[in-house]
Amino acid sequence: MANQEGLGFVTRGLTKSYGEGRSKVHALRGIDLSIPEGEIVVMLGASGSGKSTLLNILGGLDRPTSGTVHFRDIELGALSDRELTKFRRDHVGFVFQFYNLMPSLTALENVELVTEIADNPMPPEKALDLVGLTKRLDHFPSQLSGGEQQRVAIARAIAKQPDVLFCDEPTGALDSTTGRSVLEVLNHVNAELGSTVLMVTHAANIAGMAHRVIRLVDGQIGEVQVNDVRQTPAEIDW
Ligand SMILES: Nc1ncnc2c1ncn2[C@@H]1O[C@H](COP(=O)(O)OP(=O)(O)OP(=O)(O)O)[C@@H](O)[C@H]1O
Repeated sequence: MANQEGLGFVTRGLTKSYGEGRSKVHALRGIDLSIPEGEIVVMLGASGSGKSTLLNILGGLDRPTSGTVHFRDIELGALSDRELTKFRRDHVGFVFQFYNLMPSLTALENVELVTEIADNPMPPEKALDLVGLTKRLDHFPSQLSGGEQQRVAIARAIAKQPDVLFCDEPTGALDSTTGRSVLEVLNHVNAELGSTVLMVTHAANIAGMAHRVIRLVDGQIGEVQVNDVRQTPAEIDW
């Protein structure tokens, strides 16, 4: 069954277990969630509560043990591995805590790695412009600050114009000023491209900039909060 108009992800009864027998871990224990398109969604929760597991399943990097995930009219569980790879290529971008850039390539070349194989990419220069790095195109990662490297990683993720941008602790390795500039970029990408931004973080203060905040407790949804008034990254207390 396709999702209602305007809904990006819908999950029903999602569970994920790792291992067997006495060492079995129930990472997700029945997640029912609806995520509208175009929102910034922040996922909070204690260490081990299942945030990364949920993000990886929504992003098609991993499969649930039971339950369903729809993205629009696509049921991810019905896709073969090959189709799941295509789903990731066509619809999602990923940004991780440690930027995973190719050290031997410049900022521009790191972004080109993606634009060369994407169906409908923006020019790599535009992606780097959107993250404020027009003057750093020819720099190698070792010549860039942590925040700048993360912005290259974001440029790489958005260059293929994904419907959803998944970010796992995108500011985890950054000081507050640099972290804030990365959040500004994510805000900008959400506003300019309309991409849904799904962000996992330990930093509860970041929740202020989200449209929607999902709190995970021990593999279950503890609370979903919708923010009528959102903070700008500049207003967030660190
Ligand atoms: N590949 C795996 N094999 C076994 N257990 C795993 C695996 N991945 C995650 N887990 C377990 O599943 C639970 C949820 O992990 P997950 O990484 O999703 O939590 P998290 O909320 O993202 O934690 P953190 O904030 O520390 O990154 C944890 O108990 C973790 O130890």
